[in-house]
This record gives sequence, C-alpha cells and structure tokens, in this order.
Amino acid sequence: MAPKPIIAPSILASDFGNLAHECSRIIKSEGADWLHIDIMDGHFVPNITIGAPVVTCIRHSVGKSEDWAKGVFDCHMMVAEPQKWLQDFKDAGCDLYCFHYEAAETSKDPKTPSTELIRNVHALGLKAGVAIKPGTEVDVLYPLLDGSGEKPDMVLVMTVEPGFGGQKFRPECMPKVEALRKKYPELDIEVDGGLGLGTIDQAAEAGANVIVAGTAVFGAQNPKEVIEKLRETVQRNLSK
Ligand SMILES: O=C(CO)[C@H](O)[C@H](O)COP(=O)(O)O
Repeated sequence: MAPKPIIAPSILASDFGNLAHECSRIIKSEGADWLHIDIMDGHFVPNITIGAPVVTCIRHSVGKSEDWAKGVFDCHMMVAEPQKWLQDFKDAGCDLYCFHYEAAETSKDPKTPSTELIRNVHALGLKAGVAIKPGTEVDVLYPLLDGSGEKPDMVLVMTVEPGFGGQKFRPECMPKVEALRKKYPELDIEVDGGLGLGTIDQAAEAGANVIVAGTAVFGAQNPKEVIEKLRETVQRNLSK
C-alpha cells in the first residue's frame, strides 16, 4: 500500500502541566493523525520525560480509535533497555513501539537485539518501529527490512540528536531518507527533530511520510493550520 501522510505532534513541546488535555486537543480538535510520545530514561539520552503510568493516563483521556491510522500512540523509546519496558507500554495503551537500533544492539538486561525485539513487539500485537540516530548509517536497517525475520512496520530517521526538543533540523540526514524511499516505496518513514514549515519541503522531497513536529505544532498560534500545511506538503511529494 502506498504510504500516506501522517502528522505526529511530539508531546515534548506540549504543556506537561496539562498533558492529558494537550494530547486530547491535538488529536480531537487540531487534526493530528498520531501522537508522538517521547520516552526518555536519562541513560540512552541525557534527559528524562515520562513512563508507562503517565501514558496510561493519556490513553484514558484520549481514548482509543477503532481505526488503526487515527490517534496512534507512537511511543519513541529513547531508552537504554527497550525490551524491559515493552509489556508496561503495551498495558499502558501504546500502539507503535519504536525503539532505537543503537540501544537494542547494546542492551544488556536482557540482551535483545533488534530482530528479536521486533518479534516480541509483534507478539504483543503492537506495531514495531526502529529508530536511528544522526550518526548511525542507514545500512544497519537493511538486514531488518530485507531479512527473513519479522520486519519493522516503520523506521524513524532522527534529524536531531535525540534528547531535547527545539533543536535545529539536520539536512545531512536526508540522504538516508532518500535511500530508504528508493529501496522501499511502501515503507512508513518517519523523521523527527526540527521539522516545521521551514524544513518540511526537504523531508517531504526526500520521501518521508510520517512527520514528527513538536515546537512547530504545539508552539503555533494555529496548530490546525500548521498540521494541514505539513500534510499537504507530504501528500504533494508522495503523489509525484
Ligand atoms: O525526539 C525528540 C527529541 O529527542 C523530539 O520528538 C523532537 O526533537 C521533536 O521536537 P521538535 O519538533 O521541537 O524539534
């Protein structure tokens, strides 16, 4: 199936004091497709955000759509031991468990490499995403996408060093997106970091279809308009 534009505001730029309301609003009133939930453990990245109990509360507030494509909880696991938190996030209402390749390959507790982790995510009925940092070569994803094992449902090409919102988009990451789109026309390719109206053209032209935008959406006067413009740009490029 041809990829669709998916706009996934990152909660990192929301008002954490009103988190449940912010998440509901962005999905139900502002027209976002997914909710990008940044999970940071202070080990894999030098910052801490929220854990599964808070995701449970957000899920209660936002509810669950019957339609897979609407209101997906896209949990970006910036954690050192991704296997360790899988069941907790499944129970909390996560739909897509996106772990970092770098963490999976170096995890110790227990040692669960990417191939095994994808299988474990699918066994719980969740979609699996694999993320790479700006310094990680795109080639590491090919054995996962081409191999005989279970494949990731999405890949995430980070366009900033993970850990903090509001950073500058790194265009040097775009060749990775181009290479992935060329090789996998139907793959969901997500980009995350510094995306907004000034940078969406580069990401969309490279072939990204899942756009994470925190500051650009939550910081906007009119988030709905920004979401619509981001979606239109992606759609235009996908239709070329
Ligand atoms: O994963 C992240 C940081 O690690 C955030 O999702 C990302 O930085 C989005 O924030 P912004 O759109 O403000 O750049």
